[in-house]
Amino acid sequence: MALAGVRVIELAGLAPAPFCGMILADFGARVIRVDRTKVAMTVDTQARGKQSVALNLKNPKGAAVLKRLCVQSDVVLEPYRKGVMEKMGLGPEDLLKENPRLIYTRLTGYGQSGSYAKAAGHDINYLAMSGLLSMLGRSSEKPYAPLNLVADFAGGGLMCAFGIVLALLERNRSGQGQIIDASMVEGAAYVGSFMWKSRSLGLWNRPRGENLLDSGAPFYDTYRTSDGKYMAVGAIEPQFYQQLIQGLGLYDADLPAQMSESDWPQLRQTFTRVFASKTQEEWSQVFDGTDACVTPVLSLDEVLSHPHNQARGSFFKDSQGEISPRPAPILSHSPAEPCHSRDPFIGEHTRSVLKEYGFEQAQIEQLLSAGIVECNEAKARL
Ligand SMILES: C[C@H](CCC[C@@H](C)[C@H]1CC[C@H]2[C@@H]3[C@H](O)C[C@@H]4C[C@H](O)CC[C@]4(C)[C@H]3C[C@H](O)[C@]12C)C(=O)SCCNC(=O)CCNC(=O)[C@H](O)C(C)(C)COP(=O)(O)OP(=O)(O)OC[C@H]1O[C@@H](n2cnc3c(N)ncnc32)[C@H](O)[C@@H]1OP(=O)(O)O
Repeated sequence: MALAGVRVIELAGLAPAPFCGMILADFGARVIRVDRTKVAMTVDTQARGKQSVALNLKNPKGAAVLKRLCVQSDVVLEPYRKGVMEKMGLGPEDLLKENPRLIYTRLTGYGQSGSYAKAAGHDINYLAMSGLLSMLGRSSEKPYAPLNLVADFAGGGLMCAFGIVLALLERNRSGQGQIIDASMVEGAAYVGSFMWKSRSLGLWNRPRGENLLDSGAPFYDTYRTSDGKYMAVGAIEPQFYQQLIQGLGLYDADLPAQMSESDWPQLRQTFTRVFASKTQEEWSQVFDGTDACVTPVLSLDEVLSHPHNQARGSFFKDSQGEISPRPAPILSHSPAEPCHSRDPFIGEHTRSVLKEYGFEQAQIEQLLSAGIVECNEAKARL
């Protein structure tokens, strides 16, 4: 796999850093998640392919253990508020001094500088600060965040993984590690570059929810079917729009012009009425094999059995029966191989990882009996 041989130490976080770690693991990196001690259950749902070491970083001996792990690793990924790592003597200066090849990755909401750097926040706050949230929502309604997809995952975890891969590439040339300051505000904004750069086209001249791509246009929206499901319509270009009209059994001559914005509400009413006359399955049969850009809105449980997804193996069931998306994109020579076994228990690999990183048996026992590290091998065997 592309990242085989890359060793990553991921400090346990909420959502974006775990996703970043999972991407790296899916593509072959060895990812060791450092969990807190005295915690029974992890909230990391993005733990695929990782190992877990439970370590009390508040104890200087615990911090020393982490330092030792980082000396022998390529990447450390930390998701804490600015200053937390420095307080424990684990800031970039401390770690890069010991391992100048280390890629020290800081994934935060607001970045390492600026007046918000130390403030708590979540996806919705970062999205708001990026400018993008102001554009998301239906006409005459308040802004809506699309789950926590944009800042946490696209602008956060994914962008951070991209930064790590870039830093690894650069290290091949320079031999040097570096610090990555990944801000979710900036990552989200960057993902949304199109919004800024397409303003000159007039794409966003109308109020929120009344533009071409924000559910303003009736030919770029979802419609309820007679069985309470939905179809997604994205028929923008005239030749595709014609196929939509044809599939709906409508006649162009009876309808207003596609791009007549003042007629969009009336056109939407017509589409709404027609879509409500058949089931999702029936509409899929009408539109499958056409270029009308009409697809069923599938639930998370339905994606696995859709023939297209099935043909490509786009989703898979792991050993626990859980459906997940296959890692993307597909690399022809070195595709990702997502781990199919269950996620690690907290501290399941403490003993084995410490041994592998050169700790003597007696040292490990001392750390265990002092409660600086915890091991949950027994739970894993049950
Ligand atoms: C919208 C998303 C978040 C969604 C996540 C949800 C899915 C989950 C959130 C809460 C979960 C529920 C909850 O836990 C209760 C139940 C628990 C049960 O087990 C399961 C069910 C639950 C209902 C559970 C269900 C779900 O899992 C949840 C609902 C996001 O937007 S995530 C993005 C958040 N933002 C960032 O990541 C930006 C960067 N980080 C920060 O700004 C801050 O970390 C943050 C997130 C604001 C948190 O601030 P906090 O004050 O808590 O922490 P920090 O200031 O960063 O300091 C960390 C302290 O922890 C110490 N520490 C760390 N590791 C160790 C260690 N190994 N040993 C010892 N100590 C450690 C560190 O020293 C810091 O200590 P100090 O504060 O003393 O300096």
